[in-house]
Amino acid sequence: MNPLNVRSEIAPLKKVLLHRVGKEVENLTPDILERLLFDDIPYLEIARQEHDAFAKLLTDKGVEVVYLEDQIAEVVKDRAVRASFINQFLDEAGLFSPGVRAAVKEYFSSLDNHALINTMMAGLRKKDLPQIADYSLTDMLSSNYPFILDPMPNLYFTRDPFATIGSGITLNHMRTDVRNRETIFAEYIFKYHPDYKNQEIPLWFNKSNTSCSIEGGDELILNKKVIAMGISQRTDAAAIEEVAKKLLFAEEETFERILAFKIPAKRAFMHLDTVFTMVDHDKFTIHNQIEGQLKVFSITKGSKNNLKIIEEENTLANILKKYLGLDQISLIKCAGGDQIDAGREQWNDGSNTLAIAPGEVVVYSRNQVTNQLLKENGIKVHVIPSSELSRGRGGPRCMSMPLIRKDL
Ligand SMILES: NC(=O)NCCC[C@H](N)C(=O)O
Repeated sequence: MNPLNVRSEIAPLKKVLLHRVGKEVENLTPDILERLLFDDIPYLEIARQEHDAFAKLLTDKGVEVVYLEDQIAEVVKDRAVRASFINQFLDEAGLFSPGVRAAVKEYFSSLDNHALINTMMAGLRKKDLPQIADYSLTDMLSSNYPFILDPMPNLYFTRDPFATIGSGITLNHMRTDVRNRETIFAEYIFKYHPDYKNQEIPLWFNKSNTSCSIEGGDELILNKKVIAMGISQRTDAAAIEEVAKKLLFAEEETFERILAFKIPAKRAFMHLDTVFTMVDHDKFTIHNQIEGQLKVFSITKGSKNNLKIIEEENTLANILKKYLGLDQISLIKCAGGDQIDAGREQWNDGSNTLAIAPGEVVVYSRNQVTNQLLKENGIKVHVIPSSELSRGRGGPRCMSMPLIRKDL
């Protein structure tokens, strides 16, 4: 069986990748919050309880939950792979000072595989390696910055560093250096994990060959033929063209069209899935502030190896009806479009739902106005606690990467 299969946003979810929030969030301080893309510091103990509730809900619904940290710990059991993984990780962390690098490697060699991965994710404080000052004058004079390796607090948003499309993935180049190291985990898992290593997973986008950016929150699979992608604060139009050139021409794939949605490039709307998700065959959540400003481009195969790109001159509802073959669709506005409630609930990911089956979604408890509206629209709503997880600015869709969904 194919180890990856995602051809829908809403088809019954079978297998999903999560990361249980870890010590990385305890390495956040006010000085580095903004650069690390957080707006506040989650309380780890509660964040973990909330995350465990999310995972339990999924397993209770029959979804196989696998954890990023376990998958990569399995990969680094091979000593040669472990060594090359550590080298690439340190390169991408910009750790080139020979003395410090040697000390970090020595420290890493004393850790078992799970401890190694947890440390890489959590970040390494200077005071964890007191002997470093002995190595060189440069190292001794380095700044007061407290970390040798920055924490990676965004890892629990497994949606973004790679994204499953069909039986392949986009291995993403993230907009910020802060999140770019996250993609190394996916790179090694799909190359070396026993579930994937003999499978030749197609890469619809490869971060190594390009400088343009794309993040998984901008990749939505509307059905087996149509994909929606956000041109956003995080994803470049050029990256979408790169995906289109591979995916639409792949003989073994079903996809025929990419609808590129140009959304405003601002933090609150960082990815398309913060303002628009699919909740049923004919129902979507939307934040009303994007509707008026939205431009939609349709990308299909053109002649020879070229793409055909046209700007759609219609409302979003009509564009979706046309390409999804529907007579009617509902756009369910975040908090009904009320200026204050919608502003607050979109900020806390009210539009960011994870569908686990058609018409059945996981949402954050705090977005009560939107959740009520979803119910009134006939959607089955599974609520998870959300006081701490939401401080990272991502919701249930951002916190999950589907690996297998049933075909509809
Ligand atoms: N798909 C998503 O919208 N993911 C949420 C990512 C939040 C994270 N703090 C970030 O700014 O990248």
